[in-house]
Amino acid sequence: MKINVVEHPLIKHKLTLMRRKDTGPKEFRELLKEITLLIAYEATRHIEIFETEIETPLEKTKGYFINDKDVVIIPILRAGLGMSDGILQLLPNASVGHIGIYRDPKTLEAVEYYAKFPKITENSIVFVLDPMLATGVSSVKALDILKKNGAKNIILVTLIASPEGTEKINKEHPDVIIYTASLDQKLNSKGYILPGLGDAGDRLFRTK
Ligand SMILES: O=P(O)(O)OC[C@H]1O[C@H](OP(=O)(O)OP(=O)(O)O)[C@H](O)[C@@H]1O
Ligand SMILES: O=c1cc[nH]c(=O)[nH]1
Ligand SMILES: [Mg+2]
Repeated sequence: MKINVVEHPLIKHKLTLMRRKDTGPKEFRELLKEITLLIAYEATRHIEIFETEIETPLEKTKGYFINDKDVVIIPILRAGLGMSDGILQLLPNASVGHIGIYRDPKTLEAVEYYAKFPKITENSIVFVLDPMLATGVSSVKALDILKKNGAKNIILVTLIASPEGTEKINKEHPDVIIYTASLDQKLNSKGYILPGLGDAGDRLFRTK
């Protein structure tokens, strides 16, 4: 199974707070943003840097800047929206597109209802954001759509992944690199991740 689990005491601590059923929407949103920033620290090691010359108060020296102009951030609505501010804090010049997908609760099929992207080229590095990788149908659909629109270098950033969802991505999109804060145990009969944190979208937006 190919997946990068970002191991860090801060991430473990914050994810534990998020999993607790008594954590309210304000704290949940703040924690999701903070953990995304911490995962993104690792996931952004794939972006390009270029050399430049600068002057310190003492002398000229070589420096490095990131090329975040070729970065495209794609949150999967709704829950992925809670991750975009965290990554944009690190990559302020990235462009942002949106894909709206929900998982039909009865059939567990992914239903697309919105897609709007900035220009995506073969040089773009595309970060797809969704806190939950459960059965994997939603992420696979988003990756299919992005590849049809020209994406070649894709990194999927999740908060919690299941073994089943990870296998599905590895099989259907083996070129996609996955970063997560946790690889959880399994799915329940309704396709929810165990132990997980429940329905991320509902907890973010207080819709249940
Ligand atoms: O891996 P999967 O089995 O596809 O499940 C994961 C998807 O389910 C959730 O979205 P949901 O359908 O609840 O939509 P929402 O974000 O609007 O709440 C979650 O945010 C993922 O997009
Ligand atoms: O555990 C899960 C599975 C799908 N979507 C969620 O928000 N949580
Ligand atoms: Mg939801």
